[in-house]
Amino acid sequence: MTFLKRYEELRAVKQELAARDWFPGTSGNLAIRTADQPTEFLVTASGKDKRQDTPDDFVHVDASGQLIGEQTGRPSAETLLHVEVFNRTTAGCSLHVHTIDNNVISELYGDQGEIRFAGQEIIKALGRWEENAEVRVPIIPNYADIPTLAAAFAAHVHAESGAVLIRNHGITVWAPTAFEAKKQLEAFEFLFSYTLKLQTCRQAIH
Ligand SMILES: CSCCC(=O)C(=O)COP(=O)(O)O
Ligand SMILES: [Zn+2]
Repeated sequence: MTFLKRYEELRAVKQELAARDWFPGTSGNLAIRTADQPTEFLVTASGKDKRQDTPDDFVHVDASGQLIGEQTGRPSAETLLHVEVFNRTTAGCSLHVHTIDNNVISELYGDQGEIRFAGQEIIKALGRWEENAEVRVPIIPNYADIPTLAAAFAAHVHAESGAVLIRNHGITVWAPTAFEAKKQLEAFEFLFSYTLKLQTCRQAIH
């Protein structure tokens, strides 16, 4: 029952992110926890057009990202990043998308190794309700070797919710539930878009 519920949740998130056109060129991958101790999760199959809805969209993997049982299909090439999320935290869902805004932000702020946001109402969607809350998103290099990328990513995976930008690649966001992860992803993309638009407007004025 829980497995099917999680499957449907992930399928619904995939459809919603597809409707936002957040899977260009087959990019992006999504994962949802289906069991604890030992960890098991569903992850999108590699290389597929995530805008399509097919019976082979997800595979079921173990705590090291290996297929469970007799399945065919290939887990996402970036499954190891989701492995780090589910093994290091109690998060229930991990979402990775490539957007133009998150790529441009990651390049603009990549040398600083992070971007910080403050003074924006939408920061409350990230669970930060206090006055003058500041949110920091680390930016890591886009190592081609996935175990190296996963190790760099893992250095920032401590809490049940979080986000990491991979330079000129995309963002990975995780949270306790699929609803929370999608909400936080939308909030980060809002902040990225706002920042870029504001910088463009300021340059046009000056
Ligand atoms: C075509 S995008 C390059 C791979 C990538 O970064 C990605 O997010 C999709 O990889 P997957 O294996 O999950 O389809
Ligand atoms: Zn990617």
